[in-house]
Amino acid sequence: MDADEQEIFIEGHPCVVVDCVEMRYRVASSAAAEPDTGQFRSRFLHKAVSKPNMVTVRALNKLSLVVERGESVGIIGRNGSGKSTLMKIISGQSKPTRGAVYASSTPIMLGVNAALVPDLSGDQNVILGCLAMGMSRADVDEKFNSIVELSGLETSIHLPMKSYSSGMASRLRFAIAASVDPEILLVDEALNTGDAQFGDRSKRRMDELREQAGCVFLVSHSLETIKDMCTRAVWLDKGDLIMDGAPDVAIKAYQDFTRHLSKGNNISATKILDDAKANLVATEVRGRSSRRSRG
Ligand SMILES: Nc1ncnc2c1ncn2[C@@H]1O[C@H](COP(=O)(O)OP(=O)(O)OP(=O)(O)O)[C@@H](O)[C@H]1O
Repeated sequence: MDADEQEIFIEGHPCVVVDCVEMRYRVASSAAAEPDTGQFRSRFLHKAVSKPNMVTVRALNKLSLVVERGESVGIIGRNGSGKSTLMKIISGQSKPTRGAVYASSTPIMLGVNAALVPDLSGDQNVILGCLAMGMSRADVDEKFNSIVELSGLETSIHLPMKSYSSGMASRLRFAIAASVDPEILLVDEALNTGDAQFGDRSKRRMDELREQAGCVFLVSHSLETIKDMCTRAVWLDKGDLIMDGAPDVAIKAYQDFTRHLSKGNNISATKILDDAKANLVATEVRGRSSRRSRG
């Protein structure tokens, strides 16, 4: 540690600790692997067509966060900045390439957690999904009617799930996931594909869950929603943590950044990004304790 670094030990009751998480995806690219030059043109062309050029997408770069009980964390950033990737890692749906996530209980992602079976009917999937989330059979029986009601599927609940539209399927998943009262709640608004009527109903249930939860992560492109609902905002860009702090401060910086970008002022936009990064108090998790050090 440098002499001018400042260490802040985090006291309290963390719900979620994200420890130096990195996520890389290996994907096939249709771009040629090497430049197409002179006499080797046909050989390279053959190579590009016959063998996929594998590239690495850096979705998250060494990200650490400590989220305390009572916090509601909004995740903001441009498309492709790593927001959904972070949520999937926290919920346990994706395994990070490096690093780890520690949570005081199983985080529940609204809408996608339940692993359902397309050949089974909606009501059979309600039972399956609830049992998979750790409910007892008695709990399932007690909550069954309210889940079916929240899904709004009415008689379609008896049809096989493979016959559902994607909106109907996501309503069922939401209703199942929302039937538990999670301590750690994850909401990715990009997954909210229900119609207006379901939107109202799901928002009401989401509000209830948020009030009861120990901590909440919310991904939204609506900055107003983040301002209204969150006590803390995390700004991601190209997989990097840019800012972590009060929602109004982070949102203002992010809005300034996107305003400059949309006007084509890339240099001033980059300066805003660099300034924000320079002021970041990075979290570092060491051994059994977590601390923030100013680098
Ligand atoms: N399954 C995957 N395979 C390969 N690359 C992926 C995969 N999922 C995400 N990515 C890449 O990881 C990066 C981050 O994606 P992510 O979905 O986390 O962004 P996001 O901030 O949630 O974006 P948006 O606001 O558009 O929903 C992007 O470059 C994306 O292309």
